[in-house]
Amino acid sequence: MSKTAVIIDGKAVAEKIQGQLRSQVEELAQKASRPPGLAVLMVGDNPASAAYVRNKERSCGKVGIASYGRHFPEQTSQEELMQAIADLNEDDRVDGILVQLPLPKHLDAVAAINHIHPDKDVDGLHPVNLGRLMRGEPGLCSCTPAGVMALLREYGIDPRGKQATIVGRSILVGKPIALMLLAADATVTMAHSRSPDLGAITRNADILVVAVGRPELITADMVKPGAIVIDVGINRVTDYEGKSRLTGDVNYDSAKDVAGFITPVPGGVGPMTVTLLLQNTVESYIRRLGLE
Ligand SMILES: NC(=O)C1=CN([C@@H]2O[C@H](COP(=O)(O)OP(=O)(O)OC[C@H]3O[C@@H](n4cnc5c(N)ncnc54)[C@H](OP(=O)(O)O)[C@@H]3O)[C@@H](O)[C@H]2O)C=CC1
Ligand SMILES: Nc1nc(=O)c2c([nH]1)NC[C@@H]1CN(c3ccc(C(=O)N[C@@H](CCC(=O)O)C(=O)O)cc3)C=[N+]21
Repeated sequence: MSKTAVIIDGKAVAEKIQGQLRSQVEELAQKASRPPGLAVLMVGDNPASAAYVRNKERSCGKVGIASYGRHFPEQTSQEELMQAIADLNEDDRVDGILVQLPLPKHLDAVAAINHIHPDKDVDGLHPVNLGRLMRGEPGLCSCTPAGVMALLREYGIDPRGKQATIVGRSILVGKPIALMLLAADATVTMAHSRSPDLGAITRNADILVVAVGRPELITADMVKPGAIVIDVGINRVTDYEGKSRLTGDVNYDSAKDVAGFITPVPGGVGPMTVTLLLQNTVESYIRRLGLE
């Protein structure tokens, strides 16, 4: 008889942290001249991005963060985008700036991110913040990786001494998660599209983090019994009835009977990403207004 994994309820943890942020913001508002402010810049009409941006703005409203988002048409030039970032860098009401990725092909995302003031870079993607993460210095951390660490902490999972394997090596997710798990004393392995025999690598993992973007790439036979499985992937797929649904990078239905802990999609890592964005914005607000 197989035992089912503990389901890591990211939605519940996210709601709990958002509740705490809301009280914190309410309290701080009494000694501050203004609420915290976040600006999400979106270019073009990618429907998935539009949905995330709406979700972020709704969550801001719930915790008392003001939104100064701007939506640009697809044909926006690099100069216009850079000018908008420069304006937000100077805008005292704004504590956090995020450029929603991916940008349309004609735009240079790296140049845009590098233009954000590091102290307002609530996505943690500016080279200064990535450098701080690398060196173990305090700074703004990328939201999804920080959200994964917060989930592990909430479930009493200490990475120390554990074998942690991350599949995917992007700057947004895979690499910063590896650095955070390393800082938490895990033994870290990274796999990617050039790793032969992925299953042999993932089967060693006590903590398996998957951030690839391939629906159900990881099957039950690739999971070590009792492992902690964190599925970062979000893929929109159409099932055999023609209905659209979200699925992760892990075959959840089979992996849950092998794993010790597992995150569902939706309701796992996604809600934590948004929550850590709000947390980073509040942190930046506190630092910028000297409210500590
Ligand atoms: N839950 C959340 O909050 C978030 C979810 N996401 C989701 O996470 C997923 C990953 O996002 P992101 O990191 O930005 O994606 P990227 O496309 O930037 O990176 C994907 C990584 O997966 C690797 N890869 C691709 N195919 C394979 C394969 N067959 N086997 C092993 N590795 C492979 C790539 O390897 P290589 O480097 O060799 O090309 C690359 O390192 C997506 O589904 C995205 O939607 C992203 C951000 C937040
Ligand atoms: N600069 C930048 N920073 C990002 O952090 C960033 C980005 N660009 N581009 C796209 C990815 C993706 N991403 C998600 C955010 C929230 C959910 C989320 O809330 N998901 C919910 C539900 C989603 C739904 O139902 O549609 C869930 O998984 O339960 C998912 C994915 C942030 N990203």
